[in-house]
Amino acid sequence: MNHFFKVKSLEEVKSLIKEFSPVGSETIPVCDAFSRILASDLIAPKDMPGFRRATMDGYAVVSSSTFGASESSPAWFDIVGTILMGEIPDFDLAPGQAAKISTGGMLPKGADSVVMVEHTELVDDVSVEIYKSVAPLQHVIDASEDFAKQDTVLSKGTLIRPQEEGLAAGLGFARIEAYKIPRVGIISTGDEIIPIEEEPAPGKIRDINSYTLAGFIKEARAIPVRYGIVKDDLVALKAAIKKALDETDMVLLSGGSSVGTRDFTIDALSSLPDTKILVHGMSVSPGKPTILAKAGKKPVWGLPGQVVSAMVVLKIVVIPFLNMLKGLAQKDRTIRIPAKLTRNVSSAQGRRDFVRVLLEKKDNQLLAKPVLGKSGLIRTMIHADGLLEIGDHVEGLEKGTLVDIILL
Ligand SMILES: Nc1nc2c(c(=O)[nH]1)N[C@H]1C(S)=C(S)[C@@H](COP(=O)(O)OP(=O)(O)OC[C@H]3O[C@@H](n4cnc5c(N)ncnc54)[C@H](O)[C@@H]3O)O[C@H]1N2
Ligand code: MOO
Repeated sequence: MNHFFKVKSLEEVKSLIKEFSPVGSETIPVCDAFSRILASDLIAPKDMPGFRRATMDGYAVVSSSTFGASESSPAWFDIVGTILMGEIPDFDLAPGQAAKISTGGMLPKGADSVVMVEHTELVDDVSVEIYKSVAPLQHVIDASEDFAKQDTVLSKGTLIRPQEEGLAAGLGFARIEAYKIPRVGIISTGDEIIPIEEEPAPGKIRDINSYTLAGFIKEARAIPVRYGIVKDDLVALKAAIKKALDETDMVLLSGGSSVGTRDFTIDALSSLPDTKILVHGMSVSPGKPTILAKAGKKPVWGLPGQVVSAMVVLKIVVIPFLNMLKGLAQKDRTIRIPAKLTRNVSSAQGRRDFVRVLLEKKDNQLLAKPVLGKSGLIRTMIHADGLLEIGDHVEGLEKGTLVDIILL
């Protein structure tokens, strides 16, 4: 049965993210936390660093005793001790007294700043001259300056970069709660598609989409699971989708998403139990014949077969859904950089266009050169560094326009 497209805008499709929920969570060692998503808030159990700490080598002092000190009129201080690294000083400091301290050392009680050794001159073993005044807390990190006890230092949904991993480690969290890494099933469809190991007979082509889609899924730090190639056969397609749904958190099909007599994706999905078609057609080019279904609680995508269209739809629409499944609070992490368009580009009203562009630097200016060619030509993606998004109500863009490019 053929169903004609009832196109939805890109925003309407993206708004369907709310139909789905993140995968479950698990406890993992903090050393494996890089690139994972935090599944519960991280609360500081103590102040960080927890003590007043020198950031320069020199002398711990009471800052008010240094006021007015200068090259011509140095202030005189009594040296009352040396602070050992990692030890609590066993003396307090009064105005007019100084203690030798190294970077990272703990200031004694009473001291509120450190004078750099370069701004001092040792008079003898017990006295030092100071040539520069210091302000309160100068050259020190205070006890709760990084984070205070009970602060929410990282919120649920945060992407753990090296700095977040370091913070969790610094606070003593040996294990953290992270969302599981979603598994994404990938199925290529079409009687003309053959495995890459085979020599294509006339009319056949090797499977490209399984590889490009898996690459983008890996780039998004999820796990691709390839289910190979399925012929244009309703029964075989249904079986493959069911298996992928049992074993993964989201399924991607490519090919057969249009309205031709051999396009079975919509029929296969419609006949699955507990499955609702949410999208069949999107006002995006390339990528119009996109399908989104909700099978049980899981998203299933029917991506256009054309190699470029499948990649563009994955990058623009599927990745924000994947980010939600991953538990990421910030679903859209698309990086855009400004560049100047090198030629006029036309676009249809009522449709969101994504134009492949090559980026080139000339006279300190980044130029965006449209890469022309059909959506079945993978070379247009090979030569492209980014995508230029043209709004639904824009008829085209003129040469010289400053545009934002989505990096590929
Ligand atoms: N009457 C209409 N026909 C088409 C429309 C339309 O609006 N009305 N839209 C066109 C657009 S746009 C696209 S894109 C394609 C998408 O169609 P399908 O998703 O059904 O994809 P197929 O027909 O199966 O394949 C299209 C093309 O891509 C090749 N392909 C498929 N899978 C792979 C793969 N894994 N690796 C490499 N290449 C693949 C396939 O051989 C075809 O050449 O529909 C238009 N038609
Ligand atoms: O819009 Mo179709 O998705 O290539 O060319």
